[in-house]
Amino acid sequence: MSRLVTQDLIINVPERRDGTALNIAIEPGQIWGVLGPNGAGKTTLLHTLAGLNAPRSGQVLLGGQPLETLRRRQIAQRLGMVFQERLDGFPATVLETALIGRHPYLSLWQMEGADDYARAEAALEQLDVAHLRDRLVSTLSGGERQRVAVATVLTQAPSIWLADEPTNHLDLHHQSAVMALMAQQAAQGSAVMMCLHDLNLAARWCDYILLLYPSGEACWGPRDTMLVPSALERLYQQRLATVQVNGAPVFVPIQ
Ligand SMILES: Nc1ncnc2c1ncn2[C@@H]1O[C@H](COP(=O)(O)OP(=O)(O)OP(=O)(O)O)[C@@H](O)[C@H]1O
Repeated sequence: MSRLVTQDLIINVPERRDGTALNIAIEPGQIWGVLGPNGAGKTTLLHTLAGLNAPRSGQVLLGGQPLETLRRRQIAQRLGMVFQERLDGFPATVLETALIGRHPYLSLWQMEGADDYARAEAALEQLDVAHLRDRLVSTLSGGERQRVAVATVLTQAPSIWLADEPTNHLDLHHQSAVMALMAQQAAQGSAVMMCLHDLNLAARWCDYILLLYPSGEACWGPRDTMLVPSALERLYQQRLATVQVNGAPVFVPIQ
């Protein structure tokens, strides 16, 4: 199992001053939530952790090795990313899309084998999209497409999950199912970091929270020390009421 560590990391948000250098360690078994208003740099952070964006300064270590010293394929065998936006490059079915999750493990012209198909089909089943396996992804609804994206990363079986708003487009039942899947992955030893707009999902499912401010300022720590109403009101510039439901805080925006 891998850990993901940042050392004095400054993400490169254009035209923003450096802000807080990030020194965090995302350990196997942990679930991290990244919270912040629109434009705070959450996606930029996840892309930097995945090696898709270069940091402005500092570095990211995957399993103790700087990301820039690893080949893309080595990274993809350990780290999977659920993107916020996806562009359909060429027409592909749901099953073909899930099988892309196996590509980091196949050589250039190697065809997927029975084990690869079994993993993809099990992932589609778990995300409740197996009945759509032969449909073109371009014909799916937003929520169905989101579940296929999560199923593709599940097929990839990474030990580090980076998920950019993984509950985007999902109805309440499937939001819970995807968060339960993240918890299951963490319980099996993966490390999970996800950007969330829903404070209540963060309060219910995340162990650690990173608050990212539009200024580049950031703070992080165990959930209960971070999800403090005054800090969240400053983060979102929004008044909040807090109630307790089933032992977890529920935050409601108020006028
Ligand atoms: N290529 C680019 N050129 C200029 N500005 C960019 C570019 N990419 C991102 N930005 C800016 O960087 C800032 C951070 O963007 P980012 O997508 O990381 O924010 P976010 O916190 O994920 O926002 P959201 O909650 O809206 O998804 C935004 O102000 C965005 O406009």
